[in-house]
Amino acid sequence: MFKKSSSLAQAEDEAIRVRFTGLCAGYPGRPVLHQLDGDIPALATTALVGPNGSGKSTLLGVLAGVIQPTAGELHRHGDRPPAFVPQRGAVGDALPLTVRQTVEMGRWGERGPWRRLTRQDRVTVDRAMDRLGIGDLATRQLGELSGGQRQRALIAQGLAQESDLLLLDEPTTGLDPEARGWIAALLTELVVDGVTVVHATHDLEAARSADACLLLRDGRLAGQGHPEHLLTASTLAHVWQPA
Ligand SMILES: Nc1ncnc2c1ncn2[C@@H]1O[C@H](COP(=O)(O)OP(=O)(O)OP(=O)(O)O)[C@@H](O)[C@H]1O
Repeated sequence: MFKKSSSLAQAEDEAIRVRFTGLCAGYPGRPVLHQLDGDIPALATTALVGPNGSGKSTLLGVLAGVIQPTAGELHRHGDRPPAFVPQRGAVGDALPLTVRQTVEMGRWGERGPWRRLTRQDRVTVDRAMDRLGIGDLATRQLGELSGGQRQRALIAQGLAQESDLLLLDEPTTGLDPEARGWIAALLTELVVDGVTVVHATHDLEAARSADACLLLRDGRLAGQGHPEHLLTASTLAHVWQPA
């Protein structure tokens, strides 16, 4: 059988940030993901698309390492741990935290919770807030912010982790079109800066602007590829039709 040269195999490996095969995962007594085989391309944006309950957040949790697979394999190339920005509702808005404190939590992975931040950490936090245009909100309480401002604070927390793999759960849900467009543009810019971005989304426009797409239905992979080829009217109708 034709065997790939090792340099070709290496080039392919470098083009893939995460590869999973036969991946199964879920919650106690509730299997959710069934035998998924897929790739997350490196230095690209990948959109996870599918109806409510199809397993997008669960797959993000597995990619983030917070949910352990029950079967199959997951290979993350690269050695930095991923940065995970969960769904907005998953973060306690009632916590008495300022925007700055929220973003500083992004440094805890390096520094440990509630430890003093170094000067370099503070520079990283400032940069993340500036990048998201929330420097002037630094002293505001998270609970007093608009949905879009809070979303920016949570994304800034993800950036402050300085990972090269950023996982975002529905970063544009509930935002107005301008804020959605702004966040979509930011995700593309991050790729230029060397970050691989994966985001779960119900926003088909955001999904169409991604470089790659994984389409989920009932915890199974219904397709993967370039959104232009994958997100056709007939595929979408098939995936969204009641089971
Ligand atoms: N913590 C949990 N414990 C038990 N079951 C859960 C838990 N979280 C999610 N589930 C179940 O897992 C399945 C997949 O949920 P998941 O949140 O991954 O879907 P999703 O595609 O992200 O949905 P949505 O678009 O509504 O956010 C659903 O049936 C859900 O009820």
